[in-house]
Amino acid sequence: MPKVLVSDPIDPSGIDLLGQVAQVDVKTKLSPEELIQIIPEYDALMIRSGTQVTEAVIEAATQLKIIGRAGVGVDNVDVPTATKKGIVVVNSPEGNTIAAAEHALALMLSLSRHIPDANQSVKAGKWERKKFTGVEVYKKTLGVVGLGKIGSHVATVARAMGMKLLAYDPFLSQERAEQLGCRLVELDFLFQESDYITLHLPKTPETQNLVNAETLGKMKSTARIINCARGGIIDEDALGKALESGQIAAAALDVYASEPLGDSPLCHLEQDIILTPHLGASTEEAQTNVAVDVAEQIRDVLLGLPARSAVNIPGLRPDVLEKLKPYMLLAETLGNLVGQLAGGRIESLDVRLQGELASNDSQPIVVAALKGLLSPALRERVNYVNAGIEAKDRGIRVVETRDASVRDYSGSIQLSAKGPSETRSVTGAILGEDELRITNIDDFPINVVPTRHMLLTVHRDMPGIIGQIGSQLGSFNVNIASMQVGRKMVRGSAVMVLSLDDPLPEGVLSEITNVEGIRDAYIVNLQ
Ligand SMILES: NC(=O)c1ccc[n+]([C@@H]2O[C@H](COP(=O)([O-])OP(=O)(O)OC[C@H]3O[C@@H](n4cnc5c(N)ncnc54)[C@H](O)[C@@H]3O)[C@@H](O)[C@H]2O)c1
Ligand SMILES: O=C(O)[C@H](O)COP(=O)(O)O
Repeated sequence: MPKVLVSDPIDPSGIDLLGQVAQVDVKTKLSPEELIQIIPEYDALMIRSGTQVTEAVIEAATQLKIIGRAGVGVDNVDVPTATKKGIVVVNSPEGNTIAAAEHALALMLSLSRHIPDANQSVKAGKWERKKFTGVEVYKKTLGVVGLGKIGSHVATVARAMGMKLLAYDPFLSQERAEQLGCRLVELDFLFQESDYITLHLPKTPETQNLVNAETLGKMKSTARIINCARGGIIDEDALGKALESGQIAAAALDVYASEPLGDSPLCHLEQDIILTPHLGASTEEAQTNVAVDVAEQIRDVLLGLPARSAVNIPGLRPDVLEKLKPYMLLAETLGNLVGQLAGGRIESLDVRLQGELASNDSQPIVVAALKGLLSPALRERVNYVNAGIEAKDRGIRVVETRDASVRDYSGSIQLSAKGPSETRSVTGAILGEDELRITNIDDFPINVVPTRHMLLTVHRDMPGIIGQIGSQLGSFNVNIASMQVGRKMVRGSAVMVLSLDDPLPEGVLSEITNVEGIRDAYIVNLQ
């Protein structure tokens, strides 16, 4: 049974689900050293934002197949190292969207009406109605920085509360912003004009300290800023100074450059500031959503199935994935075949998507073809996650071609692998729902089911040759399951593909290549 380590508090619904297919160990509050020590035992790791999955952890994780982040942000995971090692990293991109958006809105309203301070004051026996006079958000301008899933929900609710909306998101179309009732503007303008600013963008090298002394200096003295996205997007020192000097009116933070926050100067400010301990995703609903979403993906990957929200392999909608699955298997099989025919040192791979496949997302098919191509050399070290990188590291150039014209099959894939001296090509198609067929080898038409043990010859089309091969195999006690010959002209060149019940013993290949008329012979293992 595979073993899963859960190293952060995860909702029991996810743990129960994983318990059906794996041994699940819940060990939270591990030190980095403890994690490195035990990680070699595990096939999967399930985390939230509390566990730092560093390069050292990943290097020590000799069995690990998947890291599941029960939440959105994967900035606590060294994704490039995981990718290089072929470890899938998955998250739950939508499970906590509403929770995080509602937390940002709650902080905006709390800032406007001084709710945390008023609460403390009453509990201290005071009745300070004048001191806690607030402001309305109605007709105020909200600037949303990052109009993705969470930012969009915040914008929708804020609009319903009568707020005017500005947005800054360099990757968003004007049309989408307009649908949400937002005016897309430059960042400087948003900082100058907004009464409230809410951050909903990822933390990247570009967004680190995006809110700094200069940007804070552009804000109105009555403006309030909320960060429910990631710590480090706001420069905390600069924020403290802007609050102390009255440059801005108030701030609410849920996330910090370093967590837990500890005894930060922010905790001792006299001014309006609300601090929550990274609670954006902490609702019962969100925790169930993310735990189940990620547990299902861990289960699928452990069972050898693709994950729906992998961050380091192309993500596909489940319906699209369902349709592409047989073609991915076909591409992998053809890649494996053409790799075995071409031998090593492949310079380029041309992936040609034909017929109805020409209009599909080609990336998963290309990745599958590369996985197949490299698997004779790299075996289980290559997978959907690292096939692209491994091919690039080996200098294999990938060319994609699309041809929508339909041939004998509604959709087919042709792979051509160019080596130093020759190019080998194979084509395949799917019959019915999911039956794989090899339909061409080096332009010789055939119709062959890929099998575990195969013998392939290129020979002169002449009488007696098939019989001689049959006798040779018989003399080595190898049983032939099926045989196909493909030729372009009578008595010209031909290919013969034999499916065998048994692996070919040593020495057979040289006997076969000695048969008159045989130009080349290959042992091919597919599946
Ligand atoms: N506080 C919490 O507990 C909590 C919970 C969930 C998510 N989050 C964080 O909230 C943030 C948003 O999450 P999401 O699910 O909406 O992500 P998302 O990917 O749906 O949206 C992010 C948006 O930011 C935009 N963006 C990227 N770079 C930008 C830049 N330089 N300037 C402006 N916009 C930029 C993107 O185009 C995208 O539209 C993430 O940082 C996530 O980690 C925090
Ligand atoms: O990225 C996220 O999903 C949030 O920051 C939530 O983090 P958490 O799972 O540690 O609450």
